[in-house]
Amino acid sequence: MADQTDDGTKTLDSSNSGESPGVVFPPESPEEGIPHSSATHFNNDLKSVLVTSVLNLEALDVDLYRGTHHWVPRTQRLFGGQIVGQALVAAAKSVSDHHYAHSLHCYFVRAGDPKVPVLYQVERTRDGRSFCVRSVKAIQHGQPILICQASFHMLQESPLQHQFTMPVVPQPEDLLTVEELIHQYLSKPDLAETARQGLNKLLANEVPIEIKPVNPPHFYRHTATQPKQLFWVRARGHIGEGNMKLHCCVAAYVSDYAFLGTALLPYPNYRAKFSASLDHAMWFHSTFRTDEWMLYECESPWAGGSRGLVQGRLWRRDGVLAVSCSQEGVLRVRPATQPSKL
Ligand SMILES: CCCCCC/C=C\CCCCCCCC(=O)SCCNC(=O)CCNC(=O)[C@H](O)C(C)(C)COP(=O)(O)OP(=O)(O)OC[C@H]1O[C@@H](n2cnc3c(N)ncnc32)[C@H](O)[C@@H]1OP(=O)(O)O
Repeated sequence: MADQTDDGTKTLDSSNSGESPGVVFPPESPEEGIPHSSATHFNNDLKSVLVTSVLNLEALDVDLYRGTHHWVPRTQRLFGGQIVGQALVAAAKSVSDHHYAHSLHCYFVRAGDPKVPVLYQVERTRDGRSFCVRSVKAIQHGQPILICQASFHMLQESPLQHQFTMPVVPQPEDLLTVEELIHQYLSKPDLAETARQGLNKLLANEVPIEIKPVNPPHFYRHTATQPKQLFWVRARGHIGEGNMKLHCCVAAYVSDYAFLGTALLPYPNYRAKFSASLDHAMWFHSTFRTDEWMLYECESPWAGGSRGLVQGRLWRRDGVLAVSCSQEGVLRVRPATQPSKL
């Protein structure tokens, strides 16, 4: 896994010069240039590794970028959120400071190979007065691994405005992180050795995201639940306010983690022998900060035919609906009693 340490905050324009009267976008961040070190990137006072490395694409030519990897899941295929986040970075570089991402639609067509970087080729599909559309192809070994369409919109005032209400849940300060929950399990003297090994592997997951489940999962005591879960989530490290394009790219990264698992919650008697996101769509509704806690409300309205559909809403802490997400994934399972071939 390659790790860049350049300051990625300058890679996406953060101008707010496209403001409409009455629409308050946060001002330019004064925190540019905060020092960081790749060795200590999990310290929350330091710049998020998502900004310094993962989303800091290298420009190779006009509308052509190269992205490197930070965290790779145990499946040894690239994390879908990383590819979507990087594709959105590439697309965002080709639109004006006045255009903000409002939606994206992606297909994961091939597994990403963690041994080589990913190239992002941007096609400027359309530039209109209000909307700009971009198509991005993520390429490895000469073949697309992801195709993504992203649309950008200038801020426009409207009297039409509504949203659902955020669920009432405990505040993040009153909940434990996934790591703290795992440590609680590991301290149980009667924990089976296989469970201990599995939990230690989860702990070793250096994913640059922090999660606080509202209803702590029973990592090794499987009980069927509704296909719904709520957790607080934020990027590790400091990102700062003012750069909405960058926060949308980080949200794309964050939104794919632990999302598809929602569809497996009613099936404790089955284990995934192969699961991967097939497509991913997002709609950005409002300003938000991904380095502050956001509530991810996930549900799966349907599963069948070895696939599962998940839908999610990312809420700002103050109850503003920030992002909506949808995804379908392939879910090939085996009975829990049958040993894994992995
Ligand atoms: C509360 C919070 C708790 C937090 C804890 C969370 C902990 C960890 C979370 C980690 C989560 C990270 C993961 C997030 C999701 C992702 O990132 S997924 C990655 C992104 N998506 C992808 O990479 C998908 C890319 N697309 C593809 O790979 C392909 O489109 C496809 C494989 C889906 C296409 O499928 P298919 O057409 O079937 O491909 P083939 O090449 O033909 O076959 C591939 C393998 O599947 C086997 N197969 C095919 N058909 C079947 C079938 N009918 N039944 C069973 N198996 C089948 C085929 O044999 C191949 O297998 P092998 O590779 O040969 O073993």
